[in-house]
Amino acid sequence: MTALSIIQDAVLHEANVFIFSLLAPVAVLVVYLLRNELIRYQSRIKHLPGPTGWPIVGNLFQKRNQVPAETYRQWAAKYGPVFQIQLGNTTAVVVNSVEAAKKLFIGERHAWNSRPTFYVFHKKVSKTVTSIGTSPWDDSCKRRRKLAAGALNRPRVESYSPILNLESREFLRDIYLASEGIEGAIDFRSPVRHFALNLSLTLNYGTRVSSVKSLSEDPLLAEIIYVESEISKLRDTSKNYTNYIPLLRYWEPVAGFFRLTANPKDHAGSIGRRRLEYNDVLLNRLKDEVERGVDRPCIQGAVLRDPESATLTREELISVSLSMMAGADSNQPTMAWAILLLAHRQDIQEKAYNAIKDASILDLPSESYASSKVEYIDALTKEISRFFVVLKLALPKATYSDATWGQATIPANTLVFLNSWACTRDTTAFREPDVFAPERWLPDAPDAAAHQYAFGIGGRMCVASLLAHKALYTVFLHLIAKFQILPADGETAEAIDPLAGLKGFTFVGTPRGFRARFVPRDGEKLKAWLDSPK
Ligand code: HEM
Repeated sequence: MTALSIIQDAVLHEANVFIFSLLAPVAVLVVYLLRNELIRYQSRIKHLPGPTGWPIVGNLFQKRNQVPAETYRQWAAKYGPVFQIQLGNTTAVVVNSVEAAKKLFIGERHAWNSRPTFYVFHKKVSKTVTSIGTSPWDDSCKRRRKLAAGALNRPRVESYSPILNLESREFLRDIYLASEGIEGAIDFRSPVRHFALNLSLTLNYGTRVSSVKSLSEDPLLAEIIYVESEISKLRDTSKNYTNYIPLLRYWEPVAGFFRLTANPKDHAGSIGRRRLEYNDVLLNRLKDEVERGVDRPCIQGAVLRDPESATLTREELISVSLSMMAGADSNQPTMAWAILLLAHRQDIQEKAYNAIKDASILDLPSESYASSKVEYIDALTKEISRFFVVLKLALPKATYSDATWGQATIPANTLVFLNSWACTRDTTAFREPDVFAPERWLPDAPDAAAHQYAFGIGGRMCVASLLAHKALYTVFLHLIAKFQILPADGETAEAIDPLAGLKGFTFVGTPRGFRARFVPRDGEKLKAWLDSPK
């Protein structure tokens, strides 16, 4: 063998190694993807229609220019009220009509009563403790839900009236102070956040935040706001693609190593831990107050005093706390939509104000507002929740056992979306559903007995729907009684379009608009009333 041929062999060998090291990962990837497509194909539910999606991602990125709930509503016209989609590797069933929702979630409640587990939320954020709304159905979930429901039943909600009145007045004070000396519109997000957070804190732990300022200055509160907003992002089922595309899970450590991601390492895990820590601080504070008999009436206090709570583990008690705090997430956008709606619809605002006047509410002290019943304000509150339905796909549900729809058998633990948005637009339940009409909810009106869908339906419906409705009623009553609300300069009616007015396509539907002008109806007298609300 000559020296030349030895060199040639060596070069050839190096070239082969080089080509192989390039081709091998590509071949592995191709095999992985082919196998993955087979798995995706096999996981489709037989005899259930649904759109075909793209390879790897399925229906995840179809129609990216609108919220998924609206896409599903449109697809229902083609595939029927109940159809399947594929979000990456996850097969999901979407329920889009009032008739189907009632049949499945009420008629066959047992089979449709669970919640799914997600990779991001359950394996990273909440490994040890999950809130009620993110817990699959089992004995523990049943106990926690029963306890929470007991603390939120009608008599208990009635007993929270003084809290609702106080927080509504404080909301007005925040608006008044923010508007002082300002001619035009103000940013109403901080007062809304203050209201929602105070409501959650007072109702849950009997503690509250004294001023908007302390939202940013008090370290514990700043922590709660930050952690809860991150939790909301990590829970978002329309994002967090790692939930659906397992391949992305291999990418995460690589991205972390090369610092290609904005979030610090183990961000999700650390947010989960921080959530438990702040809840622990609040719960321990309350336990101490309960033992000393100086606690204020609150949900966690009621839970702690309930003999059944002794049967709950520490994790279960924390789970109930987490569930209560999560409610603030839905209150805020509902209030924001309401303010914008009132600003742009002076006709409705005037009707609401006249109804308040006719019910002689203006002569009553603020303390009696929450217990009052002004039918038009009650109807307005229901219509705001229906029309803007902030959780358009409710909270993700799952089948508890095998379930059926027509010829199809839907296996246990299948992800299910209740398309509340589509149900609120279902003409079999609502006349002219795209029209904002509080009148539909007035006693004896044709839609008065319709189910509202803003709080979901069935065995996993919002446990706090009575409370949330009453809180919104009380704050709207105070707001309309004391302020005239006008739109921000240059803002068009698009701001109150439930789809076009959305800020992004996140799971919790928040409006893009956040400014309005608030004019006290009684001028300077409002200040005196706020200090002495008789
Ligand atoms: C405007 C305010 C609110 C809206 C629109 C809302 C809406 C919802 C919806 C749509 C669900 C899922 C229902 C389903 O799957 O069928 C839900 C569940 C839940 N909500 Fe609310 N909610 C609000 C306020 C609250 C508040 C203030 C609390 C706590 C004090 C709360 C506690 C819960 C809990 C614990 C669940 C889980 C129930 C379960 O999985 O069994 N919500 N809520």
